Amino acid sequence: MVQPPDDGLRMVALARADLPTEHGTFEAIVFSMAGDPREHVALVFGKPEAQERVAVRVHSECLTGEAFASLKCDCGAQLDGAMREVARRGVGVVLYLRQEGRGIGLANKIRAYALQAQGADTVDANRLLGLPDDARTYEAAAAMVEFLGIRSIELITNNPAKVDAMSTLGVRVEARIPSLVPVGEHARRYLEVKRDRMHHLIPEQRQAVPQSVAHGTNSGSSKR
Ligand SMILES: Nc1nc2c(ncn2[C@@H]2O[C@H](COP(=O)(O)OP(=O)(O)OP(=O)(O)O)[C@@H](O)[C@H]2O)c(=O)[nH]1
Ligand SMILES: [Zn+2]
Repeated sequence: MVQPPDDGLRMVALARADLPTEHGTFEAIVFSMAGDPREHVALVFGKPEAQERVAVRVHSECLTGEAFASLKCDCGAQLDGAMREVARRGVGVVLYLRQEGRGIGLANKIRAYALQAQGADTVDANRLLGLPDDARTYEAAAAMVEFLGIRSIELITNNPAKVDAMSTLGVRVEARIPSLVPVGEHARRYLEVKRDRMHHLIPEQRQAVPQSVAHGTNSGSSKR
């Protein structure tokens, strides 16, 4: 059960305000869990409270992909696309979790990038560092869904493990919405490895598109 009253997993809303964006105005709510200093963010569009089948993106922080326009991954375009999709539907939430580098942190991710520059793929680079393939957890995401009073969700992701994790934490996941964005040559191998070694549901034809498309503004995470 998510957010039991007395086991230390209580989620607290620290601050909230409207946030106008290119995709429309979201309410940004900053959360943290008891005993965890990380500030997670819920970007809420419309009124999801008491709604069924709310579109929800559970997004893990990627400073390089979101702030620095890195071409090594699809995170920036996925975040952008999820915000666009939620706004298009009129109701939905983007949950932004502060677990950089699949939970190993920024310095370790950059160490992993250095190993990738020598030929390791994204999975083996973590292993060479003695770190798990994926160190993320989703208790905060599940607790935010419950806090927002959402009855059930459609999860925007290609990662079946994320669907399983949210379901195990008590969130009713009614459907999965693919998060497919065009990527350039740099991220092509990253997506191939996610598909082949991490079991992400990424069709082959989305693996590579010209850079001019990857840099475009139409890279949404719609049901394509
Ligand atoms: N350790 C590590 N983390 C990475 C690497 N590239 C991106 N990331 C992190 O991976 C996280 C995103 O996870 P992904 O595996 O791309 O995708 P996902 O969230 O599991 O699946 P989707 O919901 O379909 O996006 C972010 O926290 C990124 O910072 C990498 O090469 N190594
Ligand atoms: Zn990324």
